[in-house]
Amino acid sequence: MKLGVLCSGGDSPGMNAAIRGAVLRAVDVHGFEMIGFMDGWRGFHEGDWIALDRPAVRGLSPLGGVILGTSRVPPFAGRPGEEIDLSDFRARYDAYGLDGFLLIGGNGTQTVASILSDHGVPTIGLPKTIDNDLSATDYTFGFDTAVSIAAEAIDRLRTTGDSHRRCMVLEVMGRDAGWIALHAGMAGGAQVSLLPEFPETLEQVCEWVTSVRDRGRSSLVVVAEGFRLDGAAVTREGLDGFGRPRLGGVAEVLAPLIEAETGIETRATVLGHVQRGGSPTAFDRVLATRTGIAAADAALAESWGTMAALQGDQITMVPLADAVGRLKTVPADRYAEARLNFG
Ligand SMILES: Nc1ncnc2c1ncn2[C@@H]1O[C@H](COP(=O)(O)OP(=O)(O)OP(=O)(O)O)[C@@H](O)[C@H]1O
Ligand SMILES: O=P(O)(O)OC[C@H]1O[C@](O)(CO)[C@@H](O)[C@@H]1O
Ligand SMILES: [Mg+2]
Repeated sequence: MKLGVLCSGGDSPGMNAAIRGAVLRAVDVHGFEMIGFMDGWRGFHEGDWIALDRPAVRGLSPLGGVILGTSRVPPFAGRPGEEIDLSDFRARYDAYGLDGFLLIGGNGTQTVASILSDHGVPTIGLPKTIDNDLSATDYTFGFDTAVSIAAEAIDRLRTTGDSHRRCMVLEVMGRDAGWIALHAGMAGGAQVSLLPEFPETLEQVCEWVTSVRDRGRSSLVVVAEGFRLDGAAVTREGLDGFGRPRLGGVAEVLAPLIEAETGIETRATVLGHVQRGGSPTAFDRVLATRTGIAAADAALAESWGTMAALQGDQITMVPLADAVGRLKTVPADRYAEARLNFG
């Protein structure tokens, strides 16, 4: 069997470990051939690929980023929901002599995996995203690393904020789901965590910040980039590779408003892509490796149209259809649990 692997969407710490896990199992144990396409679908379209064997994946587990590169280049023409013509795609697929795809990516990539699978292209999904917003899986690799980095940032902002009796606002990633803000905020003891799913008013945020000051402390406010202050998300100029508005900058909007409203000196920090960089945590390395192994085993079993999901402590192959179409956002009870201690 010959498998093609590629990464699509933003990178996520653990992608290298997932490729290594898949190669060690598929090539070394099952005797498959594997090739990796460079920069996502660009490599597939342009014939840019490398052979993946044991030497090619040596020492990859602790390595951040991804050796194959990743991109938001579309797999085929046509916007979501439109009728698609896969004839060119199929011709390429056949020319490579592939028997199946392993697609490493988030919600968008798994949607593509599902579409391909529905059109008879044998495909298996490996879920990744630091946002942890994919349905049908408990955690995606990259999330734990991002939370650890964000929690460390909170710890560091806390000491300088306390020294100056300032309110510190930290912006973390999270386009539609606030998992990073929720977990990092809880780990770092933030006084307020603001998530895309649960709009709050400026008045409420300032009430929390003031009550913290009134008991002699300085506030640490974590805000997800997709948080909707008084109903609207803050966007930057331009669009991302998928034509969506680029998010980011809500902390820089929020901080002066808090300062003006409360009279407390306030500073903003946007953590940005630091959250996606560097070596994955041990948890993410293990999750990614097991995801790769499970995907290779699923290819052997020809369980196409499935995704390697973490459910409890087991990696389970679930139908791709269960994973896509609906984001896994933070449920109201998880937010309520944290919100009771805000301020
Ligand atoms: N419904 C769709 N139809 C066709 N192509 C799609 C669809 N959804 C996503 N894609 C393609 O897949 C790429 C990857 O999707 P996306 O940019 O959402 O990343 P992702 O896999 O969700 O990872 P991230 O966590 O970074 O968002 C898109 O840039 C686009 O080219
Ligand atoms: O790398 P880019 O294109 O700036 O993407 C940033 C986006 O990717 C993610 O990290 C993962 O989806 C989001 O949290 C964020 O909005
Ligand atoms: Mg996406």
